[in-house]
Amino acid sequence: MDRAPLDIAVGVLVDDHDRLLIARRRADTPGAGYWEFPGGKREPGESVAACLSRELAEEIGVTDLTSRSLIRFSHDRGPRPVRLHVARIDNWTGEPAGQEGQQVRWCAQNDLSDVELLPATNVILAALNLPPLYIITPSIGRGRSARQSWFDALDRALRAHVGDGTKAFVRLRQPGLDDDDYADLAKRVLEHARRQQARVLLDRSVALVERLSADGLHCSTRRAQRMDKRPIADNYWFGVSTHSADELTHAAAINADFATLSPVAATETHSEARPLGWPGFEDARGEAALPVYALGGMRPDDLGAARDHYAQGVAGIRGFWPGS
Ligand SMILES: Nc1nc2c([nH]c(=O)n2[C@H]2C[C@H](O)[C@@H](COP(=O)(O)OP(=O)(O)OP(=O)(O)O)O2)c(=O)[nH]1
Repeated sequence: MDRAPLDIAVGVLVDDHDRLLIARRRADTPGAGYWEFPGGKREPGESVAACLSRELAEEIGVTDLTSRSLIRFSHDRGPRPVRLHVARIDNWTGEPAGQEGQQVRWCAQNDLSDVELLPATNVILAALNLPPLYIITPSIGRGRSARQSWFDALDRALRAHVGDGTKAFVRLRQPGLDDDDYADLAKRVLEHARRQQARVLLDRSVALVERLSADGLHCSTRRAQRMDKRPIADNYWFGVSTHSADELTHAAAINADFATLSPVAATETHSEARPLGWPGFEDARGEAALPVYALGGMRPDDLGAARDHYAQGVAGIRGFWPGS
């Protein structure tokens, strides 16, 4: 039996109330009864964009799509291996309706948990909700004025990096602090972040994330390698730092919501590591089933290049932190 993945174009229509259009798979198809985002198989010689336009016209009767690529990934959690090319669609012509007798409905993201979705839909939802920029904090100084300027820079970074209508996203990285000092700092950082509606991931214990109601956990690859499942509930974000295709595969296998992949370029933080370059990034990123941020020597204006190489966005310390 041929197990090469089928290329599938998938469209996530988002309306003015941030609801998503979902369609129910018909009784005569594999995965019958499950809900999915509209889309279908690419025909021989067809481009992904042409496939998306054709499938959405055929299935839900909409045309003139304004779309942006969200994520490309492979999985074999369904009836056969597929490579999904997922696009977000914010504008179209026509009122979406099932053209093939299938049920179609708008659903708020909070209500999706009540719906039986195709496996791997969580990957698409992560790509939809993760912002383009991931800020990693530099070390905080010891003196009072150093701390004050660190917090000033944090506030400015949070304000500056609210992009694409998504909230700023920060990892509190402080390898030099012991756990108590880290916890005290995390508490204050969360107070600042809440004012800006920013999201903060901590990199110590799950218990600390839960106790402070932070937004999630970020783990080193070494820590992730010791896990056989995600260490934190699905309602928190869970990210992993990776440096290779194998590490990404493991991060996806333990259901990480996203990963960073580094170093794309040379960095001061890890000057000994050999840069991947963009081709190396794309190669290692491959079709892993999770959104991946490009990290290492990145600046916010590398976002376009990152997206061209199938990244969710760019992450970094310098270049994302005012004054550094
Ligand atoms: N449309 C869609 N398909 C998905 C999603 N997630 C996912 O794993 N798939 C899988 C399920 C199927 O194996 C495959 C889509 O194939 P399909 O059979 O619906 O394609 P099609 O519309 O061209 O089908 P048909 O004309 O042959 O009935 O992709 C998703 O969110 N949307």
